[in-house]
Amino acid sequence: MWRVFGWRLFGYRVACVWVPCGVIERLARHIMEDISDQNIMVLCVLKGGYKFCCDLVEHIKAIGRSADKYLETRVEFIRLKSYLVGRDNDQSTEDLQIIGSQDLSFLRGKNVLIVEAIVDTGKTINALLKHVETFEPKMVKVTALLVKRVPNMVENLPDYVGFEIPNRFVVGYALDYNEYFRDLNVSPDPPSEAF
Ligand SMILES: O=P(O)(O)OC[C@H]1O[C@H](OP(=O)(O)OP(=O)(O)O)[C@H](O)[C@@H]1O
Repeated sequence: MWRVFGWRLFGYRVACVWVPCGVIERLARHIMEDISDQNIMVLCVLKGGYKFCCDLVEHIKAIGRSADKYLETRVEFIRLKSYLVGRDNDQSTEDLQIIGSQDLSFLRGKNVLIVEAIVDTGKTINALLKHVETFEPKMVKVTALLVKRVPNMVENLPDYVGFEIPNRFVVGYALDYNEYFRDLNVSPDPPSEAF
């Protein structure tokens, strides 16, 4: 289930994501079922992933508390850039750019959960997975809140997907359009202008 409401901006149809109630809790439950009673190293993909990551970790902790289980969660961040948004360019670039340290040796031997806001072409997550695997983690799982339904959909879907959306440019909930609109609030209540 998904909902977006949108408008036109510089000729683009931009949509604001609204996260339905229970989606993040469901993801947290599935993650807990797979990796409960273990430590988990959460790798949050910035900038777009920060809101989702924050809410997901809160749900994981809450589920753990209510089940009297403790899943030790450590959160690390990686900043990636794949889009150059300009007058003629809102596509992923071919190369993944890691901003900051590329050394992820703290992942060695750990249960890693990569938290990504959106998978569009899949280039970002595929390149990041390859990079992460070079540091020999014990296990790697990927969660994405949104996966775009596009013609050449990514082959290896994330292990835990919030929901699929149509091929629209989405903003809000930390997703941006040229750094605008990350701060748009998403409400658990249906937006008034659904389309
Ligand atoms: O599946 P792909 O086509 O590779 O695209 C997905 C990536 O694009 C966005 O990040 P962006 O590069 O815009 O950086 P940001 O999160 O800092 O806005 C998004 O947050 C994903 O990381």
